[in-house]
Amino acid sequence: SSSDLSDKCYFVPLPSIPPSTANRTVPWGEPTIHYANGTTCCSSLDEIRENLDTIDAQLVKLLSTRASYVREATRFKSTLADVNDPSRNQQVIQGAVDAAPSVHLPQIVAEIVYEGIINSSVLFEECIVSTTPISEVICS
Ligand SMILES: C=C(O[C@@H]1C=C(C(=O)O)C=C[C@H]1O)C(=O)O
Repeated sequence: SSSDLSDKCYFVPLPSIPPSTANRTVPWGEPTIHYANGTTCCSSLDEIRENLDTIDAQLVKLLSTRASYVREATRFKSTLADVNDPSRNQQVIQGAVDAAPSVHLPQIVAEIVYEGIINSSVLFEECIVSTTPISEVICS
């Protein structure tokens, strides 16, 4: 049912959309982004992608700052086995999932993005803690 799909996509009710026929007339529905100045977005896929590019540039900067602290964490780990902390990983992922509804972030996005952030961070730390010469190159 559509409520099952809503659960999967968002974990909260979504506005109703046209039936998933193969040929919806586009753009269907009304713009869903409302700016404070009373205007709305978006009226083209290009306009949407410009906004996504701006946000992605911000995310990359934030990920870089996060990675610098992840690198720092290795200074407090003496062996490769100390790097991965599954209970802390779960705490971080659950924290993101729990915070998601309050900022209207779909919980499935929070969960999967955070799994990716944690998995890549653990690999990055393992790369740093490994003492092979190549790690000098590929962890930087
Ligand atoms: C950064 C750490 O190392 C790993 C990476 C984590 C992260 O990216 O948040 C969390 C736990 C560890 O698996 C840490 O121990 O806090």
